[in-house]
Formats: sequence, C-alpha cells, structure tokens
Amino acid sequence: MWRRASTSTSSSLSSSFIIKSSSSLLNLFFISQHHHASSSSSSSSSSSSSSSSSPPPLTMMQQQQQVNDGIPISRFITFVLGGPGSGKGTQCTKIVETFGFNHISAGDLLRREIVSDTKYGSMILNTIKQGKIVPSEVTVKLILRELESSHNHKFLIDGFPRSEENRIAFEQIIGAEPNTVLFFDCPEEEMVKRVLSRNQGRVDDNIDTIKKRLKVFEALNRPVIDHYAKKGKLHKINAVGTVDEIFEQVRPVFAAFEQLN
Ligand SMILES: Nc1ncnc2c1ncn2[C@@H]1O[C@H](COP(=O)(O)OP(=O)(O)O)[C@@H](O)[C@H]1O
Ligand SMILES: O=c1ccn([C@@H]2O[C@H](COP(=O)(O)OP(=O)(O)O)[C@@H](O)[C@H]2O)c(=O)[nH]1
Repeated sequence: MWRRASTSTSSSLSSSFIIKSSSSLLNLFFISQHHHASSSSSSSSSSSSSSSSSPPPLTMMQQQQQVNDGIPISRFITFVLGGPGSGKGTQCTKIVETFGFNHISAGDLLRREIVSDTKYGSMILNTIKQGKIVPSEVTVKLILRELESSHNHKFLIDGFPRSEENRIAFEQIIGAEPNTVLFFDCPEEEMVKRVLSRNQGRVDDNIDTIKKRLKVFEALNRPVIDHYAKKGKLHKINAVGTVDEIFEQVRPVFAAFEQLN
C-alpha cells in the first residue's frame, strides 16, 4: 500500500512570487534554453530585479505559453521533513487541497519500485525492512522523473532528503535547493503510537523497524534539518494536536507566499 502522489491543477502561487521570494539564484532553476531565450528577448511585467547573471522573470503570458508548449518553467520546491509517523503525508494532502501543490512522496516512489519489481525493487525492499536509507542516486532519479513529468511547478517533496548525502545528491543532480522546508516536530512516543496504528500493511510499520527508523532519523535526518535552519529556510511545526490544528500552523507558511505575490 502506498499514498498516491497527487497533483492539483489549482494554482495560486505564481512564478513571479517565486522569483521575488528567493534569496538566492540557487533557489530557482530555469531548466530549458528556450526559457532563457524567450525571457531575454522580451520585456517582463514583474517588478523583481534581475542581475546580469540571471534571466528576467517570465511574464504570465510567457509562463502560460510554456505550459502550453510542455516546457518546464521555474519550480517552487518544498521539502517536507519529520520522523516516521510525524504526519508529513497527512499534512501534504491538506497542502495539496488548499494550495494546489504536486505531492511527491519519496517513500511512495520507492514502494512503487518494489511493487513493479524493477531492477531496484528487491534492494529497496531490503533497505526499507531494515529502516535504512536507499542510495541517493536511486531516490533522486525517481524524484527527478516526477519533477520532469509534471506540468505543475509547485512541489512538495515528502520524506526526502533523509541524510546530508541525500541532500547534496539532490542539489548536485537537480541543480537547485528547496525554496522552503517544513519540519514536523513530533515526540518519539507519539510517532511510535501513530505508526503502529497506521494500518496500511507496510513492511516497516512494526516496532523493531520503527526503533531502527527513529535512530536513523536522529543520526542522519537531524543534520539536514539543522542545515536548513541555519540557512533560514526551516519552518518548524509542532506536530502534536489534531490534523486541523497542525494545518493552521502550516497554512501561514504558504499564505505568506501568496500575499507577497
Ligand atoms: N495530528 C495527528 N494526530 C493523530 N494521528 C495522526 C495525525 N496526523 C496523522 N496521523 C495519523 O498518523 C499516521 C501517520 O501519519 P502520516 O501522515 O502517514 O505520517 P508520515 O507521513 O510522517 O509517516 C497515519 O495513520 C495518520 O492518519
Ligand atoms: O528518501 C527516502 C524516503 C524513504 N526511504 C525509505 O522508505 C522508508 C519509509 O519512508 P516514508 O517516508 O514513506 O515513511 P515514514 O518514515 O515517514 O514513516 C524509510 O524508512 C526508508 O527506508 C528512503 O530510503 N529514502
């Protein structure tokens, strides 16, 4: 069983905001040469300034044209972090419904490989059973495929990166940093309780594997969280409470982006 990566067509964050909200050019990626050519040969309606090393932002018309042409435009990426059972997937569903993001669950992508029995399937199954982390190049490749095949430019990447090695591989292969990072902060005993009652038939939702996953989370995922905290990109959410109460802490993160637009 896995959560389906969901895609919504509603779009309320525009690329012009993405450009304005980014503190560094690393936050953006302008993938196609076509983009550079088209944006540099026409004027832009956005008020954001552009340096000599960056292309000017696209007008809404250019963005629409690119969507029509199937050419990727600048992407807005949110990493969704937190321990096992902290409620990442549950909150992602609410963010998709409210703000129209495309939800990419790294765990779901990996479980799909197991079910499809691809060349990585048995290695992934063994890794998940042991609560360990799948090699970065495998996971990043699966994420890249999702990023490239979506017409929605706003992404939630759920449950990734799980280690500094994951994070660095993503940044090198994809060529971008996330625009923002959510961290669902949940006490271990609450996470254990939730995972044990998740009831989705997952091979890793048993007490022995949960203990291993919690250790791996503390050892390998914490440094990633610290990294983004230092960069001022981390939004720490208290993950204890009802789903709706927690979402009320999440909502302002994305509402703020909309307001700036
Ligand atoms: N705020 C909450 N309070 C109680 N249970 C929750 C809450 N949020 C999620 N859950 C439940 O806890 C389990 C784990 O949530 P999930 O979103 O799958 O976590 P994660 O994606 O972080 O592993 C699920 O069964 C989910 O329904
Ligand atoms: O980027 C990832 C995401 C997941 N996993 C593996 O998939 C398992 C389940 O991850 P998921 O995010 O689905 O569940 P959670 O840990 O939130 O319960 C993890 O314990 C890892 O073994 C991984 O190796 N790399």
